[in-house]
Amino acid sequence: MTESVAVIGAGSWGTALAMVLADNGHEVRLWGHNPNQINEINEYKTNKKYLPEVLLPEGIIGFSHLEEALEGVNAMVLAVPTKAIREVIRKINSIRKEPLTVVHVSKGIEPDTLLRISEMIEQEISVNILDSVVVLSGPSHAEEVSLRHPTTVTVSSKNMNAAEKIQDLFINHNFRVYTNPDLVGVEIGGALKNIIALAAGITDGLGYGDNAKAALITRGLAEIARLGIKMGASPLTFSGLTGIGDLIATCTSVHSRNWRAGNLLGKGHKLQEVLDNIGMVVEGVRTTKAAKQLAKKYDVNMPITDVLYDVLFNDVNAKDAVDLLMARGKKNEMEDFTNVLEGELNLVNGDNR
Ligand SMILES: NC(=O)C1=CN([C@@H]2O[C@H](COP(=O)(O)OP(=O)(O)OC[C@H]3O[C@@H](n4cnc5c(N)ncnc54)[C@H](OP(=O)(O)O)[C@@H]3O)[C@@H](O)[C@H]2O)C=CC1
Ligand SMILES: O=C(CO)COP(=O)(O)O
Repeated sequence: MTESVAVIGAGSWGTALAMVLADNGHEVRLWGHNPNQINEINEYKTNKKYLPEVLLPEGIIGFSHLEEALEGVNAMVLAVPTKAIREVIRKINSIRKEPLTVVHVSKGIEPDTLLRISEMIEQEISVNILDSVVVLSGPSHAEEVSLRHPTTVTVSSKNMNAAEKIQDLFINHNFRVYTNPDLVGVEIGGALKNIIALAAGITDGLGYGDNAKAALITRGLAEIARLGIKMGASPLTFSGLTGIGDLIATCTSVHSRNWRAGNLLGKGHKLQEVLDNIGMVVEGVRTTKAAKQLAKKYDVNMPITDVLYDVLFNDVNAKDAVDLLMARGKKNEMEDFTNVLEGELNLVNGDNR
C-alpha cells in the first residue's frame, strides 16, 4: 500500500531515505529549512550540496513550510542532527494535531540529559500527537543508499507492530530492513560507533595501518557493549547490524563524516577547522561528551572514549593519545566484559551485591 510520508531534514540521510521511499511508490514530502535548497530539489531534482551525484525520483516533492509537509501524513522520518531534534519537535508540536508515527534515523546521545534519541522525542513531543517512535539504524552511508547499492538496516521500537509497519514502508530489493526489539542496544550501537569511527580516522591520519584499525573496532565494540549492557541492552545486538555492522561501515569508509573528521585530526588539524571543512554533521564529537558522562554514571571502563575526549576537548595531541592507550597496565582481554556480564547475571539471579 502506498502512503504519504514526510521526511524532515533535507541533508544527506533524509534525502537518501526519501529516495528509498519514493522508489517504493510512496508520496514523499521532503522538508528542509532552506528555501533555496527546496527550490533546487523541486526545479532541478537535485540536492547538490549533500548528494552531488544523484538525480531525485519524481515521487519526492520538496517543502519549506512544515505545516504543508505534515498535512495528512501518518508517518514522518526525522532526519536532522541530534542537536536539532528538540527545536524541530517543538515546531511540529505547534502545527500538528493528529497522532503520527515518528521514525528517527539520527545517531547520537544528548549530553547532560544522557537521553537516547527516542527518549528525547518522547520527552519533547506533545502526547496527543505521538503514535509511536521507531528507530531505523545500521550500516548505511547515504552516498551508497542513493546509488541504490545493497544496504541492510534494522528497525526497533517499544511498539514492534509500528516497527514492522516501518519495515514494510522501507524494504525493497536494494534496501533490506530487519527488526530487533532491543531498542536500547540499537540506539546505543548507532550512537557510539561514531566515537570509534573518529578514533579510527585519527589512527589512519597518523599513518598507522590495519592492525590499529582492527584493534579499535574490536576494543571499541567491547566498550560500547559494556556500556550498552549496563544500560539494559541485549549483548547479542552488538554482534548485529547496529553493532559490529555499523562499526565496520563507519570505521572503514571515506564516506563517513566521523572517519573523515578523525583523519584530519590525525593529520594535525584543529577541531573547529575540521568541522568547518566537513560541512555536515559529525555526531561523534557531541556523543563523546555524552559517552564520557555515561561511563561515569554507569561505572564502565571506556578507555578509547576517554582518550578521544582529551584529544577533542583538552588539546591532547593525537599521537600522545594513542601512546597513552597502548601504555596502560596489562589486562585480560575479557576482564571488563565478564565483570559486566557477571553483574547482569547476578541481577537476574536476585544478587544485588
Ligand atoms: N549521512 C549518512 O549517511 C547517515 C546519517 N545518519 C544520521 O542522520 C542524522 C542526520 O545526518 P545527515 O543527514 O548525515 O546530516 P547532514 O549534515 O547531511 O544534514 C543535516 C540536515 O539537517 C538540517 N538541519 C540542521 N539543523 C537544523 C535545524 N535546527 N532545523 C532544521 N533543519 C536542520 C541541515 O540543514 P542545513 O543544510 O541548513 O545545515 C541539513 O539539511 C545524523 O544523526 C546522522 O548520524 C544515519 C545514517 C546514515
Ligand atoms: O551512520 C552512518 C553510516 O551507517 C554515517 O556515518 P557518518 O555520520 O560518520 O557519515
